[in-house]
Amino acid sequence: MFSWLRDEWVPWPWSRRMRGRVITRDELWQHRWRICPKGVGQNCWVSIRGLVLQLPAELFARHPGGTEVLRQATGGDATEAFGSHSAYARAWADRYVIGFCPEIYNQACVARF
Ligand code: HEM
Repeated sequence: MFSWLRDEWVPWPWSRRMRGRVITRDELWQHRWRICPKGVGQNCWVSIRGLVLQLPAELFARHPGGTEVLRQATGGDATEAFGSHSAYARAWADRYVIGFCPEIYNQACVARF
């Protein structure tokens, strides 16, 4: 799959599988931290390479980079911020994928090359 694409274009080359549904940029933005109805970690989403991740309370509690950076990233594209994360971090993040946002993918990956 995706063998004709450059590595940088592939949404999640290390992902075990693409899963979830297509999510719009607007819907992603609805899940930014400040309007999460139940507080931190209940329903916050972030996008990395177009994939949309739902960040659970467990991640906010245990993230080595702290909660503030995560909070600020919710509702939008964190491709660049996540870029230098380790394979361990990628495998960890992979558990939280709930869908894919083509708009963010096009902007964060394809449009850059
Ligand atoms: C989405 C799931 C995420 C997971 C599972 C995750 C996991 C981790 C892990 C394991 C580390 C330790 C260093 C490493 O192994 O790479 C780390 C460090 C860090 N993360 Fe994340 N991270 C996530 C998202 C983010 C986001 C969205 C941001 C910023 C917007 C961020 C910012 C940072 C920072 C600033 C550090 C500290 C780097 C350092 O030690 O110099 N992370 N993260």
